[in-house]
Amino acid sequence: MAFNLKEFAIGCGLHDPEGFVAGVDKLYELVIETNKTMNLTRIVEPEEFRIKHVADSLAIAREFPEFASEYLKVADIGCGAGFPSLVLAMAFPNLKVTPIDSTGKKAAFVDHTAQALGLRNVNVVNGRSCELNRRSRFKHQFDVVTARAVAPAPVIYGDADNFPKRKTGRFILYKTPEQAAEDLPALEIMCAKLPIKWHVTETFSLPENAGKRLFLYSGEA
Ligand SMILES: C[S@@+](CC[C@H](N)C(=O)[O-])C[C@H]1O[C@@H](n2cnc3c(N)ncnc32)[C@H](O)[C@@H]1O
Repeated sequence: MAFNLKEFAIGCGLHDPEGFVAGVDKLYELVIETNKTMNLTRIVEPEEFRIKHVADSLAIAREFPEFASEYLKVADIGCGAGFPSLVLAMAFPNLKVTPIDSTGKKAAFVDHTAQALGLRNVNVVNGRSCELNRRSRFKHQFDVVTARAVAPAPVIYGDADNFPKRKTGRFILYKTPEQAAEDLPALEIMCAKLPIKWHVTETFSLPENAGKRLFLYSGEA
């Protein structure tokens, strides 16, 4: 296998990269087993899974090292089979992760898998972000709101603008450079009169040249 997940994990600041790799193997087995009866992912080859689901999810900690060192409350909108939420919860016990999905079966899978992996820092919610956005339990509760492969950024922001903590909370969205270029103008119009500014990280390549990625993130204006 050419891609070394343990080394990649060390580069992302993990304190227990070996335990993490063992957890990823278990996660892989659970996803592949459940994928026989539920449409979770088309990425089933082991190395591709490690690169396109696991390394991609984890890359946020290379760009934002606070994931490895701070007690952050993270909401992951549209978690699907648990990406990035389960990967982040496994990698960083200091995080409190709330994976959210509107599809009951996917939320149930993530909940069951978090328990099977022994993760105590995961609290799964079955619901739609636009509805949860109105509930006090979600209002200004999160340090970081993530979403990967869910919807254009203006939709994610519009549906969950109450989620981040006042002043310090922010969105960090997984994007390709093309998606970010498409999303930014509408975001800037939406936020023109708000104390929010949108930024992009440098573009980086996934391992084995599996695609170009960046993060589109909000901050104080
Ligand atoms: C293409 S999947 C991506 C899953 C995962 N984030 C990943 O990267 O593999 C999109 C998921 O988002 C969920 N979803 C879409 N819109 C949503 C919303 N507004 N609130 C919660 N979940 C949503 C869908 O049910 C689906 O499971």
